[in-house]
Amino acid sequence: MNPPVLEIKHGAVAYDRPVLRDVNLTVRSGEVVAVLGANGSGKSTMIRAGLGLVPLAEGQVELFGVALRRFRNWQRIGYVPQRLGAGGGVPATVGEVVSSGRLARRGFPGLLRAGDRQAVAKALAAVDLTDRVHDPVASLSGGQQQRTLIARALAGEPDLLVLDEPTAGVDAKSQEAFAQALRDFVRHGGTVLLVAHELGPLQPVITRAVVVHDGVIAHDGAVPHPAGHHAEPGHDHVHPHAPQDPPSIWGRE
Ligand SMILES: Nc1ncnc2c1ncn2[C@@H]1O[C@H](COP(=O)(O)OP(=O)(O)OP(=O)(O)O)[C@@H](O)[C@H]1O
Repeated sequence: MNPPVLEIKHGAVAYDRPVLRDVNLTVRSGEVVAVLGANGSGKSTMIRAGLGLVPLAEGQVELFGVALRRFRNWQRIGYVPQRLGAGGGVPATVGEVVSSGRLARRGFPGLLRAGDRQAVAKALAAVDLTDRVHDPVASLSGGQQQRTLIARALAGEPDLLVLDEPTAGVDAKSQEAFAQALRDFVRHGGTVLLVAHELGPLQPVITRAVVVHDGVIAHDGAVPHPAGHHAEPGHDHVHPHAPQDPPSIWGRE
């Protein structure tokens, strides 16, 4: 079995009230794990806790086999948070934003070196945005902006990519481009943990699904498929299922 890349053991998180309880999650090298679940079930909180962005009230986190408080190799991780929303007004070009993904790799400030430029070009190509490199990010569609953030994370050449709803509200072409970028990333040894509401073109790339329901992991295994009355709008009930029986449901908006 491949070594664990991210591990949450008996994790609990509370804001003003408990949000996650006794979460056990192990993501191993080479996996593409999707975290599914209804709005507010705790998906974002879980992945953010796994990166130390949200403190645990109980439990432990390990990254690449190292306890979180001793972990220093942050350049091994690329994190793409939930979308900032339209019209962020950032006067940066696509190229500048993606280049900023090299910062953690560079020991000192200065011009990008050949290796940096190569990584940036590769990341832009991976998300199919090479021809937009000089355009202001603000002039891009929401899907293209999201791809810019993904390219920024890829430019850092991480081993683990963590993405919070990378395809929410993203056009079909961007979703396809993103699925292809993930495929390439994994083929070159990468590991992925992502939050999603609907998998769409990502579905064939996902190796395992974790369904969060009301602060606990309700399913960990095969990718569920929406079907029957469970797929009807408004249905957000998640049943615990036997591991060999992929549930035909998932949490919905
Ligand atoms: N910083 C915070 N302070 C207080 N409560 C929070 C905070 N962040 C999230 N919550 C609450 O914790 C619960 C879980 O939120 P979380 O964002 O993890 O859910 P989610 O499954 O990712 O939802 P969504 O699909 O809407 O992004 C929600 O009830 C949310 O309102």
